[in-house]
Amino acid sequence: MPVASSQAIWQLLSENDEAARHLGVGLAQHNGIRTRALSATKDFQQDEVILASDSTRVIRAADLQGRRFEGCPDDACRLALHVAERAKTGRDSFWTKALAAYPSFSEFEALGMPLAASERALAVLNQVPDFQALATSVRQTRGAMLSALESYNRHSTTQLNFADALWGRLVVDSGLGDVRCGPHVAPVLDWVNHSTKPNVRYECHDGRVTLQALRRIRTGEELQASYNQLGPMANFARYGIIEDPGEAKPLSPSSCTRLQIVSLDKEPVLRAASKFAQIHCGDIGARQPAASATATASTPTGAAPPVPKPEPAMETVPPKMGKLELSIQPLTQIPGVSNLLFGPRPFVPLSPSAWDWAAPTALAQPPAPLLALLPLPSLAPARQKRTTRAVGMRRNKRQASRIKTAYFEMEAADPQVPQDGAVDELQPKLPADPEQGHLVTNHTNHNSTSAAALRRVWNFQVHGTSPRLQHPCGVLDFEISMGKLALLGTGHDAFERPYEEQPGQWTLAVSACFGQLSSFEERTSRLLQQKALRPFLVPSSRPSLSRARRKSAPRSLGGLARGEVVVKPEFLQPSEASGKFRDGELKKVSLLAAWEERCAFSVERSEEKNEGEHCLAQGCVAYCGLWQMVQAARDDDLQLLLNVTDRASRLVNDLASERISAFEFAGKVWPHWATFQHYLPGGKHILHPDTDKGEHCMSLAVSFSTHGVDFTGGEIKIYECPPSVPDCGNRGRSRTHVPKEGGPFARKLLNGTLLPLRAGEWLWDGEPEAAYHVRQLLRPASGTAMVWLSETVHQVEPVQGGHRKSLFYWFTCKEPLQDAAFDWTGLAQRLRDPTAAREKRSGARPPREGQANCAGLSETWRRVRLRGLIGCQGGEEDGQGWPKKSQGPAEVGKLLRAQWIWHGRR
Ligand SMILES: C[S@@+](CC[C@H](N)C(=O)[O-])C[C@H]1O[C@@H](n2cnc3c(N)ncnc32)[C@H](O)[C@@H]1O
Ligand SMILES: O=C(O)CCC(=O)C(=O)O
Ligand SMILES: [Fe+2]
Repeated sequence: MPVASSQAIWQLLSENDEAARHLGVGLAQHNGIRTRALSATKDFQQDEVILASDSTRVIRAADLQGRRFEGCPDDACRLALHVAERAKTGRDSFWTKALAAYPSFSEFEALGMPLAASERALAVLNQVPDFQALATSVRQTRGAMLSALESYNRHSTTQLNFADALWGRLVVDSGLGDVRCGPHVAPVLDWVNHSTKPNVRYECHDGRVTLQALRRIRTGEELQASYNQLGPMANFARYGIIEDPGEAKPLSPSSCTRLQIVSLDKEPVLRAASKFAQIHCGDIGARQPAASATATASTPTGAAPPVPKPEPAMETVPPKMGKLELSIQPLTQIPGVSNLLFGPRPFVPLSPSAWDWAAPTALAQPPAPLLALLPLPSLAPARQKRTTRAVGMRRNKRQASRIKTAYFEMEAADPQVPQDGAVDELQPKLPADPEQGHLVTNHTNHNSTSAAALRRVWNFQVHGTSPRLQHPCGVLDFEISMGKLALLGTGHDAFERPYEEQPGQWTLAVSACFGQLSSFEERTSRLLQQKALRPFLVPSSRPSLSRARRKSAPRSLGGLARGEVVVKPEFLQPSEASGKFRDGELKKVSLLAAWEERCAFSVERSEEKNEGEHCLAQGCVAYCGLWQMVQAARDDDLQLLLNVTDRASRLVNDLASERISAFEFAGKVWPHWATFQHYLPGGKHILHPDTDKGEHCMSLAVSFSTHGVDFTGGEIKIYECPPSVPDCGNRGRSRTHVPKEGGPFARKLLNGTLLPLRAGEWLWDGEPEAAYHVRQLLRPASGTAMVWLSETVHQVEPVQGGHRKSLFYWFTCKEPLQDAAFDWTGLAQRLRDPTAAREKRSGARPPREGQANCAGLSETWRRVRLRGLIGCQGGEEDGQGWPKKSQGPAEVGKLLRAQWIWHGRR
């Protein structure tokens, strides 16, 4: 616990605050959890004010404004990002010290805070009925923080990573701002522990918070407040607190049994959940878990207790194929379905009587064209063999670590109708060799007498399937993604929940429990025949797997496929590669390479991009984002950036095709973001795809330096997916790492080989780098462009010597995500504006913009003319013709600083 840093803050406080002198800080035990606590260092009378908030020492959500917070759905998220931002950039001694006094991320983790739990722990909790909601809510919060962070990083010069943002959220959620009154963060007031028998209470008047004694408190007593009345489960979920059950409903027996097993787990949140069960399970929970009971009983005096065999934490089990059971029945009603949902998010509930799939109104105006839809065979009698396409399985982000189904193929075979009696035969059999991860069935021999509407039997191939949800039916649920069409429904809450996903992510789902396949098929076919949907149905051009096999080579679709790279050697004209841009932009970027001082906001210090202590300390890769490039650019730099962007857009659009499988491809991609990256020795980029942000579909790198001439090392490795993750690199997949301590760890490959893992090693989709095969090694050369699908897993090898420079573009599949920075209207204006050009040449400063002039400026134009922006706000000069830093919002100050340097060094 950060008691030492708490004491520092304490000192700071008590220098200014009389009341703080009467409080002490130390450690207390609550139900086995050791945590920091506040105590009284004098006696307090009932109702006496113990501490009052000082407005300068409170961060209120209401005060947080700015585009960078716009991705946040709520105040807690805004506060979290702001707290993380302050912790990273703060020079202010009070807040720097105060934030350092909150627990660090690993301390939160050690306290068993669910929000800090590992993915593995969440997966375990997700299997415990009473803790499923907790696991879902943690994933939801993290998901929300992740997307808010993405937006934050686009609009802020301070760049935060996910750990920063999550830490901020932990500070906010474990604090009590919203419990006291409106959402805020307040050091010290945030540090009172919880008790169902409190001795203090918070009072909140006019935004000022006081801590008051509920009764007489004696010197040395711990101060304890009652956080809220939400009950033990809610308090555990939010604070990791184990509260006495009181009136609370006991946990279900199945939760209790499952939680006993994890009592020895090294994951604090699992231990805490197990402890929670001990208190909340009555008889079942009161029994000591078998393992620990043995450990205690059999320990001879003086001998070391037997060390429980640690779970092979990182060993993942191949999908539970043994449980796969897919029931296909002839036309019947869908039993047990009480609520069928269909449509874009938010789903439009239809009553069972509306099952004729009348297109709900919500679908009349879909947000984007429907894409790559599965052309199911029609219900008309089909004599000839027809093949449907392979269907890409969309992964649900929150379910990322669980859904493994990748593709399956449906093939219409002989027009036979399965009979009731044939149901068993229709159950796909597991492959003899699970290594292949295939499930193959072939049923063509059913006599058809009735149910004439169904005229085909499908062959299925399921690659690497695992249950999507633990369903009450106990059988496999699986889902078929059909572009943007969704047929969902069980009426079962647990099943529906995962579909509250990304906008536009519609999923068609079926399970033996609710949507028997034939019925599902019929409904789908009928649906697809609706005229209203026709305009949105784009026949898939994915190659059928079986056709591909028959013809021994897949039909060429044009465009890039995952793992392929197109290299264009003379993408830049010689003058661009070595001329102005080099003198202009490159020189500036080189100047930025004097890291700390000059481009402090753009230097990456993560392990992701830096090798070794030295690089981690100073940052060996500078990322100069699009805005920075634009702001610092001279007219000719801008012209060049504009030309290159335009050329890059045309090239990637020529190469884009439906073979993009990470996101839906609507026939066009748009530039979403670009950075100029400068790698010094030790700079690298770990194995990754580029599908993590902004629905990236295509990636393009333009080199401004040559391997073997300007730098050594720094090759780009292009990978193939490992057999266990055939759609690696698709969105929704997760990156984790092997624990830094413990082990040894190993990953069992599908063929049974044990692959040793390094402590701390990154895993993508649960697989270490060694499970990925290198398909190509690219050596960048100046002027060359390289294009690949963003879902292609790649890596930049550590640079050994020299300077590696590349301009990198990410293209998105979604037009609304095109970054405003690529609206070049303002730039084009500036480039055409001879007055500005003259002023530049004569060294005169651009004129200050008046309010009226500013109103008409495009966002890009505003940013380019930063002085104009500040001028618009009527700022004062600092004596050298530049606006005073204190005037603009903080980020403007930072931009200004960056611009100062860039201009100043010319
Ligand atoms: C508002 S903070 C209290 C100050 C906290 N002890 C600290 O060091 O920052 C809430 C956090 O304190 C811990 N905590 C508070 N009351 C607790 C209790 N009764 N039992 C266990 N942990 C408690 C939990 O980790 C919780 O998330
Ligand atoms: O610098 C490069 O060539 C590749 C960079 C990259 O892959 C990335 O930033 O995503
Ligand atoms: Fe990349």
